[in-house]
Amino acid sequence: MIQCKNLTFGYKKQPVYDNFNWNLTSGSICGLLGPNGAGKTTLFKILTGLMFQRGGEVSVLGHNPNKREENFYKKLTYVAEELPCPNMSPREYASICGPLYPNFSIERFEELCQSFEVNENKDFSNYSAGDLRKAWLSITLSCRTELILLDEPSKGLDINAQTVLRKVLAETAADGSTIILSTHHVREVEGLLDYITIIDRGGHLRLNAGIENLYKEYSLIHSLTKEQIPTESLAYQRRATGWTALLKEPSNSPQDIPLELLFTGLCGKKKEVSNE
Ligand SMILES: Nc1ncnc2c1ncn2[C@@H]1O[C@H](COP(=O)(O)OP(=O)(O)OP(=O)(O)O)[C@@H](O)[C@H]1O
Repeated sequence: MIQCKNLTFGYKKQPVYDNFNWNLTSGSICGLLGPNGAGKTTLFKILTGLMFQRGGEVSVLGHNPNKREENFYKKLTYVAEELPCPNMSPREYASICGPLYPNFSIERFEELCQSFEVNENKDFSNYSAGDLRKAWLSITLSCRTELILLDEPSKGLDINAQTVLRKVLAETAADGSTIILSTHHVREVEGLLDYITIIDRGGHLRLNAGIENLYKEYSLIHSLTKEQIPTESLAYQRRATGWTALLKEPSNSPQDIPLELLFTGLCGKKKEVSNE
């Protein structure tokens, strides 16, 4: 679905990717996780053909994004972190641009606006930041493209809207789209993802795996006292029953590895996961 081979990219004085290799072959909701400045937005811009890499090859749905082919853009939609405000309402925008996508459904658009409780007839410029994101998410998800890229989709959403977002993303994936969403708020996507890519600062790929396979490389030990936490553990967290530690060792049987422990273990500056 997506291949980056020796991808190299940098802004003027800021290298971001240096021979970055990434393959995404499966997954219906993939989390692109990484700390601030790791390069998630930059990667989305390269994958969508908005920016060109300096070196290496990128393939998305069998297309070279640099070619910006019409057929490519029928298969892909993208909600950027920074959202535009065209001079019209989301309904007008959806009526004009939606039909460019073969699977667009105006009924689904209306349903999504209802789920998010957003009025689709207001001018874009009159929305609050959260409602603006809900409007763009409703437009984008109703296009039902093969691939949907969402940069920080929960940014500015209140708790209720975050719950709705999780529900509609699961529905969209069940309907056949592959979704890649970026975030550094790992707790918000726990339980939603079936694939996870973690990129650290400097564009280093720390993990690229299906959630169901994590236990083959990582394991947890529970109910420890603080003194019992093994020194080789990657991260640890206080739980009601004592401390839980994450180890880079295969588990004997399937285990649910909490994303926050994994994220801290692979990218954190400290090993302890805060419960705040
Ligand atoms: N237009 C730009 N000009 C120069 N440097 C930039 C520009 N955009 C991003 N950068 C730098 O490139 C690096 C990667 O930025 P990017 O926005 O891709 O990271 P990110 O993982 O999306 O971060 P965040 O989680 O904060 O959104 C950062 O060091 C950032 O400062």
